[in-house]
Amino acid sequence: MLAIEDLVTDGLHIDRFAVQSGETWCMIGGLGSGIEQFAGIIDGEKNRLHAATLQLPEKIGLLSFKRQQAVFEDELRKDDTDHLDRLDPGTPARLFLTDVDRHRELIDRFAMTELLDRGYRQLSTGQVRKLLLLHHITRGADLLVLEHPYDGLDRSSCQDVDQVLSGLHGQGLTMLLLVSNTGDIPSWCTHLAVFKDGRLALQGLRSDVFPEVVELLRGQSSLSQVAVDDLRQEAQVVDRSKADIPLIQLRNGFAHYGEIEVFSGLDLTVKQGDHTLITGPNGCGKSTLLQLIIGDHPLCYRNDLTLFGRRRGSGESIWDLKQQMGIVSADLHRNHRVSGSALAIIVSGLFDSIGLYTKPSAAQQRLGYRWLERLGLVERAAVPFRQLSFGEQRLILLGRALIKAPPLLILDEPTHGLDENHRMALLDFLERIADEQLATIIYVSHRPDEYRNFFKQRVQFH
Ligand SMILES: Nc1ncnc2c1ncn2[C@@H]1O[C@H](COP(=O)(O)OP(=O)(O)OP(=O)(O)O)[C@@H](O)[C@H]1O
Repeated sequence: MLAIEDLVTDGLHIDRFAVQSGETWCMIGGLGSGIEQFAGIIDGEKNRLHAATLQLPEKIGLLSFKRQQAVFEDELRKDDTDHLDRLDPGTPARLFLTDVDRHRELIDRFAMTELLDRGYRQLSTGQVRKLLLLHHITRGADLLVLEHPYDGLDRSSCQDVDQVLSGLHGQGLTMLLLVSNTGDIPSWCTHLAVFKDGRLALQGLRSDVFPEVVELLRGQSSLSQVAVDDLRQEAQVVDRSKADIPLIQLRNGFAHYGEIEVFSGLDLTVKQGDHTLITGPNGCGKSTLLQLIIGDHPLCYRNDLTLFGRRRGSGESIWDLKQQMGIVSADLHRNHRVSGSALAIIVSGLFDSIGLYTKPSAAQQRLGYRWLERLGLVERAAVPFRQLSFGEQRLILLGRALIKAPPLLILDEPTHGLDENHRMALLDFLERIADEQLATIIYVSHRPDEYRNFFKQRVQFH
């Protein structure tokens, strides 16, 4: 089915790896382990690749971040908004699927039936992930390769996906799951493999190798070493006299898309230090709420919304507001289609631009380097952002949000695509920011192990 021997490429070396028909492999690896290069090989990237044997099956269904970004960019190219009297919603979801009638039950199971006539751009992050997964399953493949299949999905969707994949395994479908969190290893996988330091460090039958897997994946992330003393010096001076003025006050908040209501009657007050966790199922309106707050949603002016003591729509400049917010979201990530280097993207956070269009001062460059150091990515400083792996890009965007040490951090599923070590290091780091009162944090996540005690309030959507 799949055979690799003596493979050498940038950042990955595999002596021997083979998958037999009907096997299901869960392959685990963190940032810089080589797992993303492996996904690239499956995707047909042959750059500077040498292999004694490289046999891949004809029909591969590959769900990867890179492919997902390619779909998004394809949708942008097809955007016809300029010629319509409304926003172009994008390709209807049903056109991504093969033989909808035959797969009704499956589509229903993924709670996607009612979304089939929505355009691609009208879907939430989790809904897009489910659609692309359905795309590959309904199309049929000899080998299904799924990169981080559970990322971005709510708990019940994770269970549904897990049961569906387990069922496909029962029917004899060969699968490779590429994950970076040990908690994402499904119970039904027959085989496990671990990538570490650019090599396939361990592989074998699940029952034989499982205990070694956890041990092998234990690691350190440089993010955890960031000195809070450093940050304290960099943090924007918080005006204590304004401590009682809420950073965010939304009264009777609402959002809708045309006739479709997302939420209404939502009250939210966030004062300094009110670190807020936002949770709820896919498509319930978490990102929409954050878009209202950061000014990326057209209804932000029609809502009774006050930010940093100023009512939205009262002549305030969005740039003054953005200067006080550090933002990471899927939307920001996919819209980073710019040519700048990793360093330039970090530094662009000081200017709130997507890409860097102003020559930074020497001090700003130095600060950018410091953030690269803190993220453990200093060697990647000159690499174009788009050539970094998805997880590295995420870390760079975190650096971009943090570089100006803003009073308000808005993080919408910031750990999407990160491995366990980096996820936990980021949460430790945020916890210290919270303890030291360096910023107020608003955080969206589907992962219960990220619901730390420093969150003072929780907005739970249903
Ligand atoms: N431009 C749009 N037009 C129409 N509907 C939209 C649009 N954008 C989002 N929606 C719908 O609004 C709802 C809320 O979307 P939102 O992205 O806020 O959900 P979410 O809670 O962040 O989901 P996820 O957990 O999947 O990220 C979803 O049902 C989505 O399909």
